Amino acid sequence: ASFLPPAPRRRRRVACAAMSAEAAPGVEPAEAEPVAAALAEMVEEAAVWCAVHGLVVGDRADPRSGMVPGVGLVHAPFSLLPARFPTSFWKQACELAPIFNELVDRVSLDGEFLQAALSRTKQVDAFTARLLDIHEKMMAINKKEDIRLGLHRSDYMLDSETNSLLQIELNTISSSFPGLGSLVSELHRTLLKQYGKVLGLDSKMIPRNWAATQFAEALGRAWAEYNNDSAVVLMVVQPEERNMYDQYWLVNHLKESYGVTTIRKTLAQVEAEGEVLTDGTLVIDGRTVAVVYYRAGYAPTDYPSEAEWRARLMMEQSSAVKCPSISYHLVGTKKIQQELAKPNVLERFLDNKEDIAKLRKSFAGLWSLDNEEIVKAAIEKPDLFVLKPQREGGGNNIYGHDLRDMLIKLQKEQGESLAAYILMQRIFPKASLTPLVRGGDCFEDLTISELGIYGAYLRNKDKVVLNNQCGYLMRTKVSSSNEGGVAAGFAVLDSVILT
Ligand SMILES: Nc1ncnc2c1ncn2[C@@H]1O[C@H](COP(=O)(O)OP(=O)(O)O)[C@@H](O)[C@H]1O
Ligand SMILES: N[C@H](CCC(=O)N[C@@H](CS)C(=O)NCCC(=O)O)C(=O)O
Ligand SMILES: [Mg+2]
Repeated sequence: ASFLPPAPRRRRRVACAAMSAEAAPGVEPAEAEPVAAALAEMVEEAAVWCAVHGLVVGDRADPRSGMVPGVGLVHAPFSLLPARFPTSFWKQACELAPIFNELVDRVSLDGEFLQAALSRTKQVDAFTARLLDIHEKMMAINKKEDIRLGLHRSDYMLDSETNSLLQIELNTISSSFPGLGSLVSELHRTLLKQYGKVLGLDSKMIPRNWAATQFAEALGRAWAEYNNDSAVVLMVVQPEERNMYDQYWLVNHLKESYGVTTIRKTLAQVEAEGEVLTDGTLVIDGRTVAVVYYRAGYAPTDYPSEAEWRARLMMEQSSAVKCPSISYHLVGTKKIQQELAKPNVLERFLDNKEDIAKLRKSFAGLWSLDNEEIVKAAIEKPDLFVLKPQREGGGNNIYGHDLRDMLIKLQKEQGESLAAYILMQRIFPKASLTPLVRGGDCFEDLTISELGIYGAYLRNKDKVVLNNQCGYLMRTKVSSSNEGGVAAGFAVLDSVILT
């Protein structure tokens, strides 16, 4: 993943000073001059704020930036102004978090459902098949996870066609940016405290964002439930990680607020340095592990050899709290997202009718490729759909002509490979003009945004220790880009100002 902007596009590269008043609504053209001056000042102040507050990422230009902490930093790409978001939809998104948390936990306990729903995908998607193998092994030894920790992020877009808040996906593994996302909210509050008047924006309308502290709290509480004071939290990371500072925010909060030590290891290091004792204790490099927190392991590229799969299995077999467990990981696949959207399926897992209705209201159209009518419609109008493999981490979806060509190809094959994908209704958020700041430069561009709501769930046997909405992440990308993804270099970090 790179944090450099994609290849320069033909878009207008204008300093924000010349930016039209459109970017700050409700400002009369006559006042455009002060607005432009304010925005120009803000770019520099914001970049300084990033540097002094750790809103930073590794700079791809420096080959060591993903390996050596403190080397090759650049401010995280961000939007200079927060994205306007209607309060009603904000409340709806926040309200869904504890319900999705509960749903994940309930579905994770139904091993047969997971195996059955993914059984055809298993035939054609080697990566998902490996995850299912581990899950099957745990079912075979009747492995129980008494302590269960989920640190999720449910992503939404506001569909302008239907004026509704629709879920893009539910991430149950490596939900990134709790650290940097919460910082952007503080950046925008600081900027609007000083410039809000001339821009006509009120800093108090930016919701406080405690994602980092609340995720650290959930990790700290899970560590406490494991009840071994000398144990550590193990963060499983990629060998090269330019987003390490987002992760270190959690490490620091854990240390400072809970006195908990975190060790960072790659899957290969876990395999080389780890073992599971006869009583199930996971020991890495001589340290007992209370909680395994995955910030890697969600993509095939994380498993370049059998060593990494041995590491994943070893951790799963241990008594350490996994975040996520293999079951939680599987619940977050796009195939399960599509299966849960089928009629009468939510009723298998949740009792409260109102909660079920609230979840359903947030579901976009989701179909398997067995639905010939939908496949036909998608071939006719490919731009109204998104074709998704069972992958996480951005850059994997198929759109437009490629979607049509792929569907025609899959139809001809009529093989099992249909089960490797799901079809989803394409959501069309309203685009707005936004000042984006990358590498110290401010661009003005037409953008759309995606709101991620973090949720933390901690359970120990029958006791629900916590089930909270924990702050948010707003990602804003140029509307011409199909994919999102900050790490992938398409989107910038943003925050929300309620309207
Ligand atoms: N139904 C959809 N409508 C519009 N854009 C979508 C839709 N689904 C995904 N996207 C875009 O693709 C990006 C990646 O899709 P997502 O399902 O989140 O996959 P990943 O797990 O790789 O993040 C999203 O951040 C969003 O920008
Ligand atoms: N480098 C890894 C990145 C981990 C990662 O890609 N996580 C997925 C969910 S699986 C995700 O949250 N994607 C949204 C963030 C984006 O837009 O880039 C990390 O930070 O630990
Ligand atoms: Mg996503």
